[in-house]
Amino acid sequence: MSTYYTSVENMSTYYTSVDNIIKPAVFSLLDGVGLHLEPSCHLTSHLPLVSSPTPVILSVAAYLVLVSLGVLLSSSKNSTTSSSSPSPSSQTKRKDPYWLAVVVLFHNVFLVALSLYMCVRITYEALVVNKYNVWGNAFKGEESERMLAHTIWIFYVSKLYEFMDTFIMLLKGNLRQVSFLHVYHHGTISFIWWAITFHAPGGDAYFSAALNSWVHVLMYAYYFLAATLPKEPSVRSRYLWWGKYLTLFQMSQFAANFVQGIYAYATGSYHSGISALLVGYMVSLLFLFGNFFVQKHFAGGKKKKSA
Ligand SMILES: CC(C)(COP(=O)(O)OP(=O)(O)OC[C@H]1O[C@@H](n2cnc3c(N)ncnc32)[C@H](O)[C@@H]1OP(=O)(O)O)[C@@H](O)C(=O)NCCC(=O)NCCSC(=O)CC(=O)O
Repeated sequence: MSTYYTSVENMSTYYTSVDNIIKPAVFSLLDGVGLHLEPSCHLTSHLPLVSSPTPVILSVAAYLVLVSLGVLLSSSKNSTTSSSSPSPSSQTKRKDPYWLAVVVLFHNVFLVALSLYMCVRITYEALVVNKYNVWGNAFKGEESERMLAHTIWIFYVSKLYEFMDTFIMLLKGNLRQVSFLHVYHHGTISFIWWAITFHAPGGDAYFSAALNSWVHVLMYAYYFLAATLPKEPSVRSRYLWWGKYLTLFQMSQFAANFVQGIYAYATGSYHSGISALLVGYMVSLLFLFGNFFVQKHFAGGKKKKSA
Protein backbone atom coordinates (compact mmCIF):
# COMPACT_ATOMS: atom_id res chain seq x y z
CA MET A 1 0.00 0.00 0.00
CA SER A 2 2.75 2.42 0.99
CA THR A 3 4.62 1.75 -2.31
CA TYR A 4 1.36 2.64 -4.09
CA TYR A 5 1.17 6.00 -2.28
CA THR A 6 4.87 6.63 -2.89
CA SER A 7 4.51 6.05 -6.63
CA VAL A 8 1.38 8.28 -6.78
CA GLU A 9 3.33 10.94 -4.88
CA ASN A 10 6.29 10.55 -7.25
CA MET A 11 4.01 10.87 -10.27
CA SER A 12 2.37 14.00 -8.92
CA THR A 13 5.78 15.55 -8.12
CA TYR A 14 6.92 14.65 -11.63
CA TYR A 15 3.75 16.16 -13.16
CA THR A 16 4.18 19.36 -11.11
CA SER A 17 7.74 19.81 -12.35
CA VAL A 18 6.62 19.23 -15.98
CA ASP A 19 3.75 21.68 -15.46
CA ASN A 20 6.19 24.24 -14.03
CA ILE A 21 8.05 24.14 -17.34
CA ILE A 22 5.18 23.84 -19.84
CA LYS A 23 2.69 26.29 -18.31
CA PRO A 24 4.90 29.43 -18.22
CA ALA A 25 6.43 28.51 -21.60
CA VAL A 26 3.00 28.26 -23.26
CA PHE A 27 1.73 31.51 -21.72
CA SER A 28 4.84 33.46 -22.71
CA LEU A 29 4.68 31.99 -26.24
CA LEU A 30 1.01 32.97 -26.53
CA ASP A 31 1.73 36.44 -25.09
CA GLY A 32 4.49 36.77 -27.68
CA VAL A 33 2.00 36.29 -30.52
CA GLY A 34 -0.54 38.65 -28.95
CA LEU A 35 -2.80 36.00 -27.42
CA HIS A 36 -3.11 37.20 -23.81
CA LEU A 37 -5.18 34.62 -21.96
CA GLU A 38 -4.63 35.50 -18.33
CA PRO A 39 -6.44 35.86 -15.99
CA SER A 40 -8.39 32.61 -16.13
CA CYS A 41 -12.18 32.65 -16.05
CA HIS A 42 -13.58 32.09 -12.55
CA LEU A 43 -16.54 30.12 -14.00
CA THR A 44 -14.32 27.36 -15.45
CA SER A 45 -10.86 27.53 -13.82
CA HIS A 46 -11.81 24.94 -11.16
CA LEU A 47 -12.99 22.38 -13.74
CA PRO A 48 -10.69 19.46 -14.71
CA LEU A 49 -8.12 20.07 -17.50
CA VAL A 50 -8.59 23.87 -17.48
CA SER A 51 -6.28 25.65 -15.03
CA SER A 52 -3.13 24.87 -17.04
CA PRO A 53 -2.40 24.08 -20.72
CA THR A 54 -0.19 21.14 -19.66
CA PRO A 55 -2.89 18.40 -19.76
CA VAL A 56 -4.04 19.38 -23.26
CA ILE A 57 -0.44 19.70 -24.53
CA LEU A 58 0.50 16.28 -23.09
CA SER A 59 -2.70 14.72 -24.49
CA VAL A 60 -1.99 16.09 -27.98
CA ALA A 61 1.64 14.91 -27.74
CA ALA A 62 0.52 11.40 -26.69
CA TYR A 63 -2.08 11.42 -29.50
CA LEU A 64 0.56 12.33 -32.11
CA VAL A 65 2.96 9.64 -30.85
CA LEU A 66 0.24 6.95 -30.85
CA VAL A 67 -1.00 7.96 -34.32
CA SER A 68 2.56 7.91 -35.74
CA LEU A 69 3.14 4.46 -34.24
CA GLY A 70 -0.23 3.28 -35.56
CA VAL A 71 0.53 4.53 -39.08
CA LEU A 72 3.98 2.91 -39.04
CA LEU A 73 2.56 -0.40 -37.81
CA SER A 74 -0.31 -0.40 -40.34
CA SER A 75 2.02 0.52 -43.22
CA SER A 76 4.47 -2.26 -42.37
CA LYS A 77 1.56 -4.72 -42.04
CA ASN A 78 0.23 -3.61 -45.44
CA SER A 79 3.63 -3.96 -47.10
CA THR A 80 4.16 -7.52 -45.74
CA THR A 81 0.72 -8.59 -46.99
CA SER A 82 0.97 -6.70 -50.30
CA SER A 83 2.18 -9.83 -52.15
CA SER A 84 -1.16 -11.43 -51.33
CA SER A 85 -3.16 -8.20 -51.75
CA PRO A 86 -6.91 -8.73 -51.64
CA SER A 87 -9.01 -8.21 -54.74
CA PRO A 88 -11.44 -5.25 -54.79
CA SER A 89 -14.36 -7.65 -54.33
CA SER A 90 -12.83 -9.26 -51.25
CA GLN A 91 -12.11 -5.78 -49.90
CA THR A 92 -15.79 -4.83 -50.17
CA LYS A 93 -16.61 -7.99 -48.19
CA ARG A 94 -13.90 -7.39 -45.53
CA LYS A 95 -15.44 -7.40 -42.05
CA ASP A 96 -14.25 -5.68 -38.90
CA PRO A 97 -13.98 -7.79 -35.74
CA TYR A 98 -17.23 -7.82 -33.77
CA TRP A 99 -15.82 -5.88 -30.80
CA LEU A 100 -14.61 -3.10 -33.10
CA ALA A 101 -17.97 -2.85 -34.86
CA VAL A 102 -19.64 -2.47 -31.44
CA VAL A 103 -17.13 0.18 -30.29
CA VAL A 104 -17.64 2.19 -33.52
CA LEU A 105 -21.41 1.95 -33.19
CA PHE A 106 -21.46 3.18 -29.56
CA HIS A 107 -18.86 5.88 -30.25
CA ASN A 108 -20.92 7.38 -33.07
CA VAL A 109 -24.27 7.10 -31.26
CA PHE A 110 -22.71 8.70 -28.17
CA LEU A 111 -21.28 11.59 -30.20
CA VAL A 112 -24.55 12.20 -32.06
CA ALA A 113 -26.38 12.41 -28.70
CA LEU A 114 -23.68 14.53 -27.00
CA SER A 115 -23.42 16.91 -29.97
CA LEU A 116 -27.19 17.34 -30.06
CA TYR A 117 -27.21 18.11 -26.33
CA MET A 118 -24.37 20.64 -26.66
CA CYS A 119 -25.93 22.33 -29.68
CA VAL A 120 -29.33 22.78 -27.98
CA ARG A 121 -27.91 23.73 -24.57
CA ILE A 122 -25.39 26.26 -25.90
CA THR A 123 -27.97 27.90 -28.19
CA TYR A 124 -30.53 28.02 -25.36
CA GLU A 125 -28.10 29.43 -22.79
CA ALA A 126 -26.78 32.03 -25.24
CA LEU A 127 -29.91 33.25 -26.99
CA VAL A 128 -32.65 32.61 -24.41
CA VAL A 129 -31.00 32.82 -20.97
CA ASN A 130 -28.36 35.48 -21.75
CA LYS A 131 -30.29 37.19 -24.57
CA TYR A 132 -27.21 37.34 -26.80
CA ASN A 133 -27.40 38.66 -30.34
CA VAL A 134 -26.40 36.23 -33.10
CA TRP A 135 -22.97 37.95 -33.34
CA GLY A 136 -21.17 40.72 -31.47
CA ASN A 137 -21.42 39.40 -27.90
CA ALA A 138 -18.84 40.10 -25.23
CA PHE A 139 -18.13 37.52 -22.54
CA LYS A 140 -18.84 39.20 -19.19
CA GLY A 141 -18.26 36.25 -16.85
CA GLU A 142 -21.61 36.86 -15.14
CA GLU A 143 -23.40 34.26 -13.05
CA SER A 144 -26.03 33.86 -15.80
CA GLU A 145 -23.23 32.64 -18.11
CA ARG A 146 -22.15 29.79 -15.77
CA MET A 147 -24.16 27.06 -17.52
CA LEU A 148 -22.99 28.26 -20.93
CA ALA A 149 -19.37 28.22 -19.73
CA HIS A 150 -19.79 24.70 -18.31
CA THR A 151 -21.26 23.42 -21.59
CA ILE A 152 -18.35 24.97 -23.49
CA TRP A 153 -16.07 23.05 -21.09
CA ILE A 154 -17.90 19.82 -22.08
CA PHE A 155 -17.38 20.84 -25.72
CA TYR A 156 -13.63 21.29 -25.07
CA VAL A 157 -13.32 17.88 -23.34
CA SER A 158 -15.29 16.26 -26.19
CA LYS A 159 -12.52 17.40 -28.56
CA LEU A 160 -10.07 15.25 -26.58
CA TYR A 161 -12.49 12.31 -26.66
CA GLU A 162 -12.73 12.71 -30.46
CA PHE A 163 -9.14 11.41 -30.69
CA MET A 164 -11.00 8.08 -30.74
CA ASP A 165 -11.92 8.80 -34.40
CA THR A 166 -8.29 8.41 -35.46
CA PHE A 167 -7.83 5.25 -33.39
CA ILE A 168 -10.96 3.84 -35.06
CA MET A 169 -9.49 4.63 -38.49
CA LEU A 170 -6.24 2.89 -37.54
CA LEU A 171 -7.97 -0.15 -36.01
CA LYS A 172 -10.11 -0.49 -39.15
CA GLY A 173 -6.97 -0.25 -41.28
CA ASN A 174 -8.37 2.81 -43.08
CA LEU A 175 -5.02 4.54 -43.51
CA ARG A 176 -6.40 6.73 -46.32
CA GLN A 177 -8.58 8.47 -43.71
CA VAL A 178 -5.61 9.33 -41.47
CA SER A 179 -4.79 12.32 -43.64
CA PHE A 180 -2.87 15.50 -42.82
CA LEU A 181 -6.23 17.30 -42.70
CA HIS A 182 -7.59 14.86 -40.13
CA VAL A 183 -4.55 14.80 -37.82
CA TYR A 184 -4.04 18.59 -38.12
CA HIS A 185 -7.69 19.20 -37.22
CA HIS A 186 -7.80 16.74 -34.31
CA GLY A 187 -4.37 17.77 -33.02
CA THR A 188 -5.11 21.50 -32.88
CA ILE A 189 -8.80 21.98 -32.13
CA SER A 190 -8.57 20.81 -28.50
CA PHE A 191 -5.89 23.39 -27.72
CA ILE A 192 -8.00 26.20 -29.24
CA TRP A 193 -11.00 25.19 -27.12
CA TRP A 194 -8.81 24.90 -24.04
CA ALA A 195 -7.77 28.55 -24.63
CA ILE A 196 -11.41 29.62 -24.98
CA THR A 197 -12.54 27.59 -21.93
CA PHE A 198 -9.65 28.98 -19.89
CA HIS A 199 -10.24 32.65 -20.63
CA ALA A 200 -13.60 33.47 -22.26
CA PRO A 201 -16.05 30.52 -22.36
CA GLY A 202 -19.02 32.49 -23.62
CA GLY A 203 -19.82 35.59 -25.65
CA ASP A 204 -19.29 35.01 -29.36
CA ALA A 205 -17.57 31.66 -28.68
CA TYR A 206 -21.10 30.27 -28.33
CA PHE A 207 -21.57 30.65 -32.10
CA SER A 208 -18.83 28.32 -33.34
CA ALA A 209 -19.43 25.81 -30.52
CA ALA A 210 -23.17 25.57 -31.29
CA LEU A 211 -22.66 25.47 -35.06
CA ASN A 212 -19.90 22.85 -34.84
CA SER A 213 -22.03 20.71 -32.50
CA TRP A 214 -24.83 20.77 -35.05
CA VAL A 215 -22.41 19.83 -37.87
CA HIS A 216 -21.17 16.96 -35.67
CA VAL A 217 -24.71 15.62 -35.15
CA LEU A 218 -24.83 15.11 -38.93
CA MET A 219 -21.19 14.00 -39.26
CA TYR A 220 -21.42 11.25 -36.64
CA ALA A 221 -24.80 10.16 -38.05
CA TYR A 222 -23.02 9.83 -41.41
CA TYR A 223 -20.16 7.84 -39.85
CA PHE A 224 -22.70 5.68 -37.99
CA LEU A 225 -24.44 4.83 -41.28
CA ALA A 226 -21.13 4.31 -43.09
CA ALA A 227 -20.02 1.86 -40.40
CA THR A 228 -23.30 -0.07 -40.23
CA LEU A 229 -24.32 -0.29 -43.88
CA PRO A 230 -23.05 -3.13 -46.09
CA LYS A 231 -19.98 -2.15 -48.13
CA GLU A 232 -21.57 -2.74 -51.55
CA PRO A 233 -21.08 0.44 -53.64
CA SER A 234 -24.76 0.43 -54.71
CA VAL A 235 -25.96 0.50 -51.06
CA ARG A 236 -23.44 3.20 -50.15
CA SER A 237 -24.37 5.46 -53.03
CA ARG A 238 -28.05 4.98 -52.17
CA TYR A 239 -27.71 5.95 -48.47
CA LEU A 240 -24.51 7.96 -48.25
CA TRP A 241 -24.91 10.25 -51.30
CA TRP A 242 -25.28 13.19 -48.93
CA GLY A 243 -21.65 12.91 -47.71
CA LYS A 244 -20.70 15.38 -50.45
CA TYR A 245 -23.22 17.93 -49.12
CA LEU A 246 -22.02 17.28 -45.58
CA THR A 247 -18.51 18.33 -46.63
CA LEU A 248 -19.99 21.47 -48.24
CA PHE A 249 -21.92 22.14 -45.02
CA GLN A 250 -18.69 21.79 -43.00
CA MET A 251 -17.03 24.29 -45.34
CA SER A 252 -19.96 26.71 -44.98
CA GLN A 253 -19.46 26.39 -41.22
CA PHE A 254 -15.80 27.41 -41.58
CA ALA A 255 -16.80 30.32 -43.85
CA ALA A 256 -19.41 31.50 -41.30
CA ASN A 257 -16.84 31.28 -38.47
CA PHE A 258 -14.34 33.17 -40.63
CA VAL A 259 -16.76 36.07 -41.23
CA GLN A 260 -17.88 36.03 -37.59
CA GLY A 261 -14.23 36.12 -36.44
CA ILE A 262 -13.55 39.17 -38.62
CA TYR A 263 -16.72 40.83 -37.31
CA ALA A 264 -15.77 40.14 -33.66
CA TYR A 265 -12.21 41.40 -34.27
CA ALA A 266 -13.37 44.55 -36.07
CA THR A 267 -16.04 45.45 -33.50
CA GLY A 268 -13.94 44.39 -30.50
CA SER A 269 -16.93 42.51 -29.09
CA TYR A 270 -14.94 39.37 -28.20
CA HIS A 271 -11.29 38.68 -27.23
CA SER A 272 -9.26 40.04 -30.16
CA GLY A 273 -6.44 37.44 -29.99
CA ILE A 274 -8.88 34.50 -30.00
CA SER A 275 -10.91 36.12 -32.84
CA ALA A 276 -7.73 36.55 -34.92
CA LEU A 277 -6.73 32.94 -34.19
CA LEU A 278 -10.17 31.77 -35.29
CA VAL A 279 -9.91 33.68 -38.58
CA GLY A 280 -6.49 32.19 -39.42
CA TYR A 281 -7.56 28.71 -38.39
CA MET A 282 -10.69 28.88 -40.55
CA VAL A 283 -8.59 29.86 -43.58
CA SER A 284 -6.45 26.73 -43.06
CA LEU A 285 -9.52 24.49 -42.71
CA LEU A 286 -11.22 26.01 -45.75
CA PHE A 287 -8.10 25.35 -47.78
CA LEU A 288 -7.68 21.74 -46.54
CA PHE A 289 -11.36 20.83 -46.87
CA GLY A 290 -11.52 22.48 -50.32
CA ASN A 291 -8.62 20.28 -51.38
CA PHE A 292 -10.26 17.20 -49.79
CA PHE A 293 -13.51 17.91 -51.62
CA VAL A 294 -11.81 18.29 -55.01
CA GLN A 295 -9.65 15.18 -54.50
CA LYS A 296 -12.55 13.01 -53.35
CA HIS A 297 -15.26 14.11 -55.75
CA PHE A 298 -13.34 15.29 -58.80
CA ALA A 299 -9.65 14.43 -59.18
CA GLY A 300 -8.84 11.44 -56.87
CA GLY A 301 -12.41 10.16 -56.58
CA LYS A 302 -12.84 9.92 -60.36
CA LYS A 303 -9.43 8.27 -60.78
CA LYS A 304 -10.28 5.71 -58.07
CA LYS A 305 -13.60 4.88 -59.69
CA SER A 306 -12.06 4.27 -63.09
CA ALA A 307 -9.15 2.21 -61.70
C1 LIG B 1 -18.01 13.07 -45.25
C2 LIG B 1 -16.93 13.39 -44.23
C3 LIG B 1 -17.57 13.69 -42.89
C4 LIG B 1 -16.03 12.15 -44.02
O1 LIG B 1 -15.29 11.89 -45.14
P1 LIG B 1 -14.52 10.48 -45.29
O2 LIG B 1 -13.82 10.45 -46.60
O3 LIG B 1 -13.72 10.24 -44.05
O4 LIG B 1 -15.79 9.53 -45.33
P2 LIG B 1 -15.95 8.00 -45.65
O5 LIG B 1 -17.20 7.83 -46.42
O6 LIG B 1 -14.72 7.38 -46.19
O7 LIG B 1 -16.15 7.41 -44.16
C5 LIG B 1 -16.61 6.15 -43.96
C6 LIG B 1 -15.63 5.31 -43.16
O8 LIG B 1 -15.44 5.89 -41.84
C7 LIG B 1 -15.59 4.85 -40.86
N1 LIG B 1 -16.02 5.44 -39.57
C8 LIG B 1 -17.15 5.22 -38.89
N2 LIG B 1 -17.18 5.95 -37.78
C9 LIG B 1 -16.05 6.65 -37.74
C10 LIG B 1 -15.52 7.60 -36.87
N3 LIG B 1 -16.17 8.01 -35.79
N4 LIG B 1 -14.34 8.15 -37.15
C11 LIG B 1 -13.67 7.77 -38.26
N5 LIG B 1 -14.11 6.88 -39.16
C12 LIG B 1 -15.30 6.32 -38.90
C13 LIG B 1 -16.67 3.99 -41.48
O9 LIG B 1 -16.72 2.74 -40.88
C14 LIG B 1 -16.21 3.93 -42.94
O10 LIG B 1 -15.17 2.99 -43.08
P3 LIG B 1 -15.41 1.60 -43.86
O11 LIG B 1 -15.76 2.00 -45.26
O12 LIG B 1 -14.09 0.89 -43.76
O13 LIG B 1 -16.51 0.94 -43.12
C15 LIG B 1 -16.11 14.57 -44.76
O14 LIG B 1 -16.90 15.71 -44.97
C16 LIG B 1 -14.97 14.94 -43.87
O15 LIG B 1 -15.08 15.43 -42.77
N6 LIG B 1 -13.78 14.72 -44.36
C17 LIG B 1 -12.53 15.12 -43.72
C18 LIG B 1 -11.93 13.96 -43.07
C19 LIG B 1 -12.11 13.94 -41.57
O16 LIG B 1 -11.24 13.44 -40.90
N7 LIG B 1 -13.24 14.45 -41.05
C20 LIG B 1 -13.58 14.38 -39.63
C21 LIG B 1 -12.84 15.37 -38.74
S1 LIG B 1 -12.89 17.03 -39.27
C22 LIG B 1 -14.16 17.82 -38.45
O17 LIG B 1 -14.67 17.30 -37.52
C23 LIG B 1 -14.48 19.15 -38.98
C24 LIG B 1 -15.67 19.73 -38.38
O18 LIG B 1 -15.66 19.97 -37.19
O19 LIG B 1 -16.62 19.99 -39.13
